[in-house]
Amino acid sequence: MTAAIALQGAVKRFGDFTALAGVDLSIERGEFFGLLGPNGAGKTTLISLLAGLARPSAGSVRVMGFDVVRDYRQARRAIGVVPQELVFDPFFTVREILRIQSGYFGLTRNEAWIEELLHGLGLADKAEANMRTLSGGMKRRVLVAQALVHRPPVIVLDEPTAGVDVELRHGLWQFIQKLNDQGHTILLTTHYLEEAESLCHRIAMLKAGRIVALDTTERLLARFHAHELEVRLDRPEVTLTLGGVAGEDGWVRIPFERYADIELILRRLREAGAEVRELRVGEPDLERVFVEVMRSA
Ligand SMILES: Nc1ncnc2c1ncn2[C@@H]1O[C@H](COP(=O)(O)OP(=O)(O)OP(=O)(O)O)[C@@H](O)[C@H]1O
Repeated sequence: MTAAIALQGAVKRFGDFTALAGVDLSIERGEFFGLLGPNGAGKTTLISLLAGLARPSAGSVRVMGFDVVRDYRQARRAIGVVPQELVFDPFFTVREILRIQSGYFGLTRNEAWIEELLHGLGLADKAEANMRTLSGGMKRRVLVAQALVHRPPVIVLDEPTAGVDVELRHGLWQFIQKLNDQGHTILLTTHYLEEAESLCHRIAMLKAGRIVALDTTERLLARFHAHELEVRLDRPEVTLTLGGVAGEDGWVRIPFERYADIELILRRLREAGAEVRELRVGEPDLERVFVEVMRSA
């Protein structure tokens, strides 16, 4: 089956500057995929290529098999992008915005789906409100509804939860998760790594326009010593020989790969004459993996 998203040698240059330096990436239909990277890594540039807002300088970019340049219209219909920035015409109501957006796609009888979007995103009682009267979080919900108005099989969310409160985030993820369960492919960029960790099955990490890690979330967590044994000792200095890092909080963190290694670490501490005062196991954490990947790439 054709991939939902396929980039081959995708390059994007702005003058002398290379924002994407040859990206190969294939995202299957139905995946919940995370695209991570520090500021300026090229995430938004990659999304702009997918959405047909910018043209690749070299290589190819396809959405549901449609080339974003050659088959622009079909590719555009196959994707819904929730942009990072909140830009609206302030004089329209929420419902008008969604009707106008439907019109762009030639959809004249879209009321039932618009109604479902309004309800699903908690916007029903704001349907007739002017955009300028909505809070930032509410505006963001409208952006999501707008991206979904033509029921695209591929949904791209560019930092959708920046500046959004916990309750709304929760509701938004429930809604997106439901769409994913129904078969929609989701591509998410976020700086909230715990969000990516809990939602995304597979993750790509971008640095300076290149993919520097690409794997299932599970394998990324397992690969980079993501576990840590955290101990408080009477003599913290002894753990340094075990690769421990002393934090300012008095805890020393010792990385390990398998739970069976804990026994070995404790034996070494005992042999070194250090007494364990407190102990806890740090769970695998995507943030640590991210820092490690970015440092070594
Ligand atoms: N139109 C443009 N002209 C020149 N440079 C650009 C343009 N668009 C993006 N860039 C540059 O390309 C690089 C990648 O930007 P991009 O917005 O894709 O990063 P990002 O990974 O989305 O970052 P963030 O996490 O901050 O959103 C940046 O250095 C940016 O300054």
